[in-house]
Amino acid sequence: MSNKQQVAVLGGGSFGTAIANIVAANGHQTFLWMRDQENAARCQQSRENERYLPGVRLTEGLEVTADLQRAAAATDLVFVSIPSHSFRSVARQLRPYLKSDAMVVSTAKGIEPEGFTLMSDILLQELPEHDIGVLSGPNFAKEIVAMQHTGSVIASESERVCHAVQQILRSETFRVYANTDRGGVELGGALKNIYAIICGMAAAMGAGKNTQAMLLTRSLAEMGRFAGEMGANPMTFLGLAGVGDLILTCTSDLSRNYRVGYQLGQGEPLDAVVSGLGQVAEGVNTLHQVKQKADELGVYMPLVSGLYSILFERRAVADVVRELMLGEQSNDVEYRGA
Ligand SMILES: NC(=O)C1=CN([C@@H]2O[C@H](COP(=O)(O)OP(=O)(O)OC[C@H]3O[C@@H](n4cnc5c(N)ncnc54)[C@H](OP(=O)(O)O)[C@@H]3O)[C@@H](O)[C@H]2O)C=CC1
Ligand SMILES: O=C(CO)COP(=O)(O)O
Repeated sequence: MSNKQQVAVLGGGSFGTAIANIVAANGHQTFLWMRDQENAARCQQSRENERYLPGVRLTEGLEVTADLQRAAAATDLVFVSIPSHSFRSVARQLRPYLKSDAMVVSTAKGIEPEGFTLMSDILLQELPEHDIGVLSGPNFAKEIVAMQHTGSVIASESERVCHAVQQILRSETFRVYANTDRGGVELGGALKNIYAIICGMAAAMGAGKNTQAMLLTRSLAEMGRFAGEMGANPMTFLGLAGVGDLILTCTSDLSRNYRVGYQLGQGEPLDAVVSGLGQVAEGVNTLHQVKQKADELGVYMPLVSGLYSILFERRAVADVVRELMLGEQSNDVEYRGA
């Protein structure tokens, strides 16, 4: 692989813009594709993505375009930063333009409802001849562009993908670790959004640090249990894409999912909270999908069930909390390693 690559980032939201800015700052020829021609022209001209990352200057050399063919045609690596609800349709649009050895990496943290499909599995289905991967970790877009020191994970069975992503993104403020457990890394990123809603809700209701610590720890246990049933390596949850992203998202109001929970905890109705956000919060849909899958597989997920019953079955928070606290006594650590 030569030093300088051609890279496309699909999705002009906050995360796509942040990733494109890093890649361009590393001197790679970089395209940021967004669907709306007018927005693309405005961003390209003003050198700012005013709607999603206001006040952040786009790196010189980064080309913003609404022309997918132009963005993708000669590209070595494509990052797909499209929310899960539209991920497949964009992957499908991309297919005719990719050169045969192009690699494709998802950065989305959600699950497609049909068949409980992970984004990287959508890539395998839609782009079967390409090497694929997943980028995930404790990575607020706003902090990345503010040059906060950040760690992330590239997960792929392909060494070529891991190596390329590590080389293309590495900088003094952005460090990428590799993992072969693609499913585990991807589930970590999707599942933590559910627990961020719970933690935001608890914070709004005055929860103290004891409660926060218990919630975080039991969330991690629940995530690992579910992911283990899905074939992931529970040890992945001790890494950046597991406990790392869980801590980040569950403790900060920079998280949209945490903010959704916080507003719910203040008594606002779910529909109003979600429509007022103006950005994607994947956790609400993920909750539906994980609850259904956990029921199907018989996985014990009391926090997921509790949140689901509050949001969709109109159960009172106090009743759910009481039930969780007085439930059958159980053990602290259930996973004891290989
Ligand atoms: N923001 C963050 O800090 C992080 C986000 N992520 C994940 O990255 C993914 C993207 O999130 P993020 O960038 O924050 O989302 P945003 O809500 O900031 O932006 C979503 C972007 O996707 C575009 N989009 C939506 N549907 C389509 C479509 N059908 N075709 C083309 N473009 C479309 C929107 O375009 P338009 O404006 O035209 O509607 C918008 O540019 C999510 O899964 C999220 O969980 C991961 C790590 C960190
Ligand atoms: O995934 C994220 C940080 O790692 C962003 O979280 P939100 O989608 O909740 O804002």
